[in-house]
Amino acid sequence: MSEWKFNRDAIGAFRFVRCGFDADTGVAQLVYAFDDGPEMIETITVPGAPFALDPERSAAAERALRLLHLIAGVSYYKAAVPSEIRIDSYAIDADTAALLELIYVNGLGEFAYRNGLNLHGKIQFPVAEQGNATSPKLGLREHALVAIGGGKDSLVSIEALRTLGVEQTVTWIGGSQLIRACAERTGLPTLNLGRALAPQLFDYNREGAWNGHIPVTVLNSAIMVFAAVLLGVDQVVFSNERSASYGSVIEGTGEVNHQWSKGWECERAFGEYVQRHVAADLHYYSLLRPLSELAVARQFAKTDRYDAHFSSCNRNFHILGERPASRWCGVCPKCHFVFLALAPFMPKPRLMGIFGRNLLDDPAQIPGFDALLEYQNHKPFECVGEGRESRAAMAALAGRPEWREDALVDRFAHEIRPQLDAQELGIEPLLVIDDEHRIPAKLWERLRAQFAA
Ligand SMILES: CC(=O)N[C@H]1[C@@H](OP(=O)(O)OP(=O)(O)OC[C@H]2O[C@@H](n3ccc(=O)[nH]c3=O)[C@H](O)[C@@H]2O)O[C@H](CO)[C@@H](O)[C@@H]1O[C@H](C)C(=O)N[C@@H](C)C(=O)N[C@@H](CCC(=O)O)C(=O)O
Ligand SMILES: Nc1ncnc2c1ncn2[C@@H]1O[C@H](COP(=O)(O)OP(=O)(O)OP(=O)(O)O)[C@@H](O)[C@H]1O
Repeated sequence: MSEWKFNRDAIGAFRFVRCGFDADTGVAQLVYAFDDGPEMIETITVPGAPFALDPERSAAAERALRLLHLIAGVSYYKAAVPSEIRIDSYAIDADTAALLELIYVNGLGEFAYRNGLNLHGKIQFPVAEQGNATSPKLGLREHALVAIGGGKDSLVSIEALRTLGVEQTVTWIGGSQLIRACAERTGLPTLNLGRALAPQLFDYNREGAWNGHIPVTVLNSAIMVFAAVLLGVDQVVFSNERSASYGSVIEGTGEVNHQWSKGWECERAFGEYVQRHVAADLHYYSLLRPLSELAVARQFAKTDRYDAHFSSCNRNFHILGERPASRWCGVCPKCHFVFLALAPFMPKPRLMGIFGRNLLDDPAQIPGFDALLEYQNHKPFECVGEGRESRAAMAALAGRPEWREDALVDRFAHEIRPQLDAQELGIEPLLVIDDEHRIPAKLWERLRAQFAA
């Protein structure tokens, strides 16, 4: 075993070795290996131990843990993408295998595209059990664990749930101080779940592993579903908007969606699976699914409570390495998009106060904004709105005296807008509330009224 060296091209199998949870400490271990190489152990820590679980809840916790083990394996599997997948210590049914294949193939879509790999038909989870999934109701109490990511979206959900009077715990994974500050600013109960990746992954990355984006949102979702079972609560709420279901259209390749695991296909498949296989009364849903990015921005602009605390800039969220000097780096696609999406809905001085500068009056940012507009480029691989949303926001600003002379708005008005269909540049049609979502019926009518106001 000490002889084993990582060599992505020589690896034959990825193994789900075992998973376990210690109810006395609240620590779960997710164990993986390549061939007979060293174990890679990821740990998840749920505060509140010791957990005293009745036999039914304990069995549901084990099912949730296995689901988490299977989904979190994507970080390690991707390092070598071997042709065989083995599950050493438990069996899965065809329903489970289908969910995992959906998540691995689509969630690694950007990874595969950037590395020139084709994963279709290559990822097969071994089915070794007859499926008869009908999980029981656990009698979970009415309470929402709401995921917070430090950006505008989750804050919109948290405020909406507060207005609806839904009891909630603001929950995040990992050690981000920025997320903690936003969570504390809500004034609501908070829960910070620990996650430590297996250290070997970083060594393997240096030694030539395949690397790239993974479906992090469904992985965070699986962590929170596991925590919800342990804590006995009936809702796990995310804040994934409608726009996340649309990817970047690449010439010669088709659609590649960076944020596939924030999209509707993933939410529906994962949410239905959790009710069938983990607990019938555990509801996983996104509160913002009916809204476009622009509609979310419009909701966010209604309160300035978080202006000095939030950031959507992903450069804040690295596990290793550098973070930006200020909360908004100002040069990445997320900074560009959030600036543009908020601009039609808030006074200019407020927006400039949040970002500390005017990104739309800086000619150096032209290529970045062109990509958002899908002008001479494709939409960036990032969590940004659809091209038509960026074009509509820019068109709205071109009609506002306080914005129209800024370099990028002026360029849009004179160079890009004349090439576009004027009928497709209105903001209003993009603010329409959709009916495709998994929001519980008892919340939906009041929520719809809130979003419409
Ligand atoms: C912060 C970030 O954008 N990270 C992406 C970046 O990773 P990088 O190497 O620059 O640094 P670290 O994040 O510190 O990660 C170190 C390595 O660890 C591996 N890894 C990390 C987390 C994980 O869950 N699994 C992993 O395997 C990976 O090998 C890293 O190299 O580039 C990576 C490669 O493209 C991305 O995988 C990193 O993305 C993170 C997983 C991440 O958390 N990204 C979110 C900020 C993000 O993109 N969120 C989207 C959600 C989209 C979705 O659900 O698919 C969003 O903003 O909505
Ligand atoms: N570290 C984390 N822990 C728990 N949930 C997270 C974490 N990071 C992101 N999320 C959740 O994942 C989903 C997608 O994240 P995303 O970054 O789009 O949302 P956000 O941070 O609320 O807003 P923005 O789009 O402005 O960055 C959201 O529901 C968010 O709460």
